Amino acid sequence: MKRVGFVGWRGMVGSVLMQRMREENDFAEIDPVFFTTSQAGKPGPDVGKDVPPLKDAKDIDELKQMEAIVSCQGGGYTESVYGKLREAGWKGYWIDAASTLRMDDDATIVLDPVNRDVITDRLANGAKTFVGGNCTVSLMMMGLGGLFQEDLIEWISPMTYQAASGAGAQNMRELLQQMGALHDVSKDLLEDPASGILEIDRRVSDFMRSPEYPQQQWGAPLAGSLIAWLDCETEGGQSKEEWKAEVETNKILGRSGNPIPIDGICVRIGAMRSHSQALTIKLKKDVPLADIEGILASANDWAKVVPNEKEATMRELSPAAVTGTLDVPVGRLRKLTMGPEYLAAFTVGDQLLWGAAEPLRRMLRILLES
Ligand SMILES: NC(=O)C1=CN([C@@H]2O[C@H](COP(=O)(O)OP(=O)(O)OC[C@H]3O[C@@H](n4cnc5c(N)ncnc54)[C@H](OP(=O)(O)O)[C@@H]3O)[C@@H](O)[C@H]2O)C=CC1
Ligand SMILES: N[C@@H](CC(=O)OP(=O)(O)O)C(=O)O
Repeated sequence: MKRVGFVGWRGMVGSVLMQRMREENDFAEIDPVFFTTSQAGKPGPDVGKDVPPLKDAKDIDELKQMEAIVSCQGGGYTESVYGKLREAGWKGYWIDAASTLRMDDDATIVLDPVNRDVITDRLANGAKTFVGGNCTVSLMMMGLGGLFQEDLIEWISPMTYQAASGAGAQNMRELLQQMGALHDVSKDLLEDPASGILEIDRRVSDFMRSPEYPQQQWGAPLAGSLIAWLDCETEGGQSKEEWKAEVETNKILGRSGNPIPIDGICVRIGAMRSHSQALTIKLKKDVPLADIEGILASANDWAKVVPNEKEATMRELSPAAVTGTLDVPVGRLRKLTMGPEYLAAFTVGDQLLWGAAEPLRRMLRILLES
């Protein structure tokens, strides 16, 4: 397989994918063709080799020439193009970051350090559609990979602390604008050592509730506050982000019956691009903590156990420490007072790397090597 089309490569997820592919020299293995919905005819990106001018991402005949297509363009694009392409008889591999096709029977959710066996099996059965998982789900599974592998989990309740990047580039910008505006409004008081903290707090709080606070993208204050709802509502009162945890995890694991229950509350916080989650895990049996640490650390090359100590936690278990790396630290590991089967854990991961681009890059690699 040589001819690989890329759609959405200049967006946020797509740019991270391009960066990782350049770092890993992936372009040496393929003849890449770059598509766009808005810049057809312009020169393609610099990937270390000649590439043709950008092609129209809505042109089914051009797309049909590809042996594989990687899309980071978003769900709207997938909805408008994927069906037409298949109806036109295209039999190539479709690799997608958007959630649109994830739960389709024909689609496999890819996270190969966790479900390489499922991917191999699906490929052997002729599967052609591979979709990256929801970022929170993928990051939780990378961190807890060992416990899934050993089938030690009875249920999980994740409470998430999700970064701005999950909502897109404009939202990241607005988070910073909110931060700047909060500083601007309190600057004179902050510079005066004699000013009272309650006065500063009152001014900031009044400002956050005022129409001057920038919140066009978020619809609510995020900097200095949080938003306890992500994505749309579902009938049962779950947010759609919360709904994804159980259905996607079990699909990734290839479990058709007897799903592992996974449910919690998803919250947006003012981090830039790394998601965190606090996990309450009910184990199937009482496993000693040292064994759990060993199982987690040895499951894959990226899960890193952080000792449950204050200094190590502050240094290693935060979005500030993790962003831009492929590491998925897991810490705050301890048995909860509810009993020896109840485990607490806290994990952090870059939402644009393992949460979005990296599983797609690795799926392409698997195809190239198979
Ligand atoms: N953001 C995330 O964390 C995650 C996103 N996803 C999926 O990936 C999809 C894409 O997300 P994301 O990367 O955030 O989307 P972006 O909004 O950053 O990019 C999407 C497209 O917008 C077009 N675009 C228009 N103006 C610009 C500009 N100034 N700079 C760059 N691109 C521009 C580009 O298409 P064109 O060249 O055709 O104009 C680009 O491919 C999501 O819809 C979602 O389905 C999945 C997991 C996580
Ligand atoms: N919903 C995620 C980002 C995302 O794109 O998720 P999904 O790929 O499941 O639509 C967030 O806001 O953090």
